[in-house]
Amino acid sequence: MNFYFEAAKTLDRVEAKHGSIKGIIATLPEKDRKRTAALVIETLKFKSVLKEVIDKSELMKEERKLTSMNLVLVLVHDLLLARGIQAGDGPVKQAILRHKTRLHGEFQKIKIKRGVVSNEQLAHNGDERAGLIPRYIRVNTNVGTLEEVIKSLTSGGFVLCDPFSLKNGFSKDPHVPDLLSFAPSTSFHDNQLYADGKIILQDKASCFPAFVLSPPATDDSVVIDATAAPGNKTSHLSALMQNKGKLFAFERDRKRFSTLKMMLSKAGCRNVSPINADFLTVDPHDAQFSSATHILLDPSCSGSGIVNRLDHLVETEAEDDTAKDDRLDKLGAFQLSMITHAMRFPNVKKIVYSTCSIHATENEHVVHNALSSEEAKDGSFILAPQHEVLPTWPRRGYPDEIDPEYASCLVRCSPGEDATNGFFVSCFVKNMETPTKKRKVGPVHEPEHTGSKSRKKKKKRLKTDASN
Ligand SMILES: C[S@@+](CC[C@H](N)C(=O)[O-])C[C@H]1O[C@@H](n2cnc3c(N)ncnc32)[C@H](O)[C@@H]1O
Repeated sequence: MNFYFEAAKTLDRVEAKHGSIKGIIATLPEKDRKRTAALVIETLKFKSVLKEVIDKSELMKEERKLTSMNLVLVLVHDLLLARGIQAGDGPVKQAILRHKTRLHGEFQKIKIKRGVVSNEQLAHNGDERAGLIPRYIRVNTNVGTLEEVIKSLTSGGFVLCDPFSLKNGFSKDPHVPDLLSFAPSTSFHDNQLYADGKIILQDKASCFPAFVLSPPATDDSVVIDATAAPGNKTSHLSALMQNKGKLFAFERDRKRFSTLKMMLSKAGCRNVSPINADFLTVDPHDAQFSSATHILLDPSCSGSGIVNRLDHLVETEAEDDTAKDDRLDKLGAFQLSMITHAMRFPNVKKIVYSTCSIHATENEHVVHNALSSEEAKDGSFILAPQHEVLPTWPRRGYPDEIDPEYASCLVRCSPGEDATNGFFVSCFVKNMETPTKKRKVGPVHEPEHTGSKSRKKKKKRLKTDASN
């Protein structure tokens, strides 16, 4: 019965929003984690139908001892949708079994009413976009080679071909080197390549920032990843640098910093110095960091682009528009402060700023404000042109949200439409020409003709306090 109590407690925590489903499951004792996680996820998938069955059967009205809806949900789940309740004969189990016939009857009635044949058809369909995103793995060239990984995959039954024509097919990604894509349901958690750190499970869009930054693979290279945990982009940068030079990885959160260190060690990153500090407190002229030429900024954001494979199973309350605008404005101000701080590093040549947000407030507007900031004054920083930023990627920045000539320099990924999560990438480069000379990418000042309400709002955002 303990196992059912653990699953019910987990559902209570999910409901109380103590974190994401994945995060809460990760805190369960390892012994029963897999089994409890499976029951929690399956119960959530069928929650609405199970609740209807329980209500119609009046089970909880008649059995006053059954006070936890989540405990009843997991038990009724196993009674109707699995191989029965897997526990001894305690009073809780007995109370449910007394209503077994009624529960089965109500379940059948719902199936007939909804015209469904299989149980699966009753499951919450959830975010259908999740099913459209392939499973991506990035070959970690710090530990293995692409050839070696492909050889191991093919000897394990995978076939290098179009990923959707065969269950076990996979293909090389056309935009990111060393990235392979598989059918969405493919799991690698038990694969030896994953255990050995030779592959990293990373969404395609999340591989864009490090690839766009592409720092030099030389012994004197100095690079900063300002917001590093859990560390997928850090390990990608390290691999692109061929484990050479110096990569400083900042992470301000202590717990996430531990995860970062673990991840870097598993990924064989020998050129990384992880630092548990707030990037905004780092002095750009500090002797250790002032020679940094490349900076990656992937700061906290709303995460609105993430097509979560699990969290869509939980109903979320609608946020009112004003509260949402305020939240996004605060994030935008914080993100802007990170970019302008990066621009203060005296030797910085290239800064990549990315988010997994779909909102212009965190994307185009932040870029616009960064280009108009004191730090980018007189065009000292400009946007790298399209031919330097994933030139063949078709979806670019929104021209209605930034000066249209900048839009092509920016990369956007639309969740569901691009077989990736929602994502945004921009790349600032130091303008080597004198400010009065013609710049590579359009004017950086507010153009005279733009007096629109949205632009005024962007100006206002510049003055907002940085926070997050
Ligand atoms: C979107 S996550 C980064 C994901 C990471 N780049 C990856 O690919 O694995 C943002 C991280 O930045 C950290 N962070 C936010 N503000 C920071 C700051 N001012 N200095 C250092 N870390 C910060 C957060 O704690 C969080 O772990």
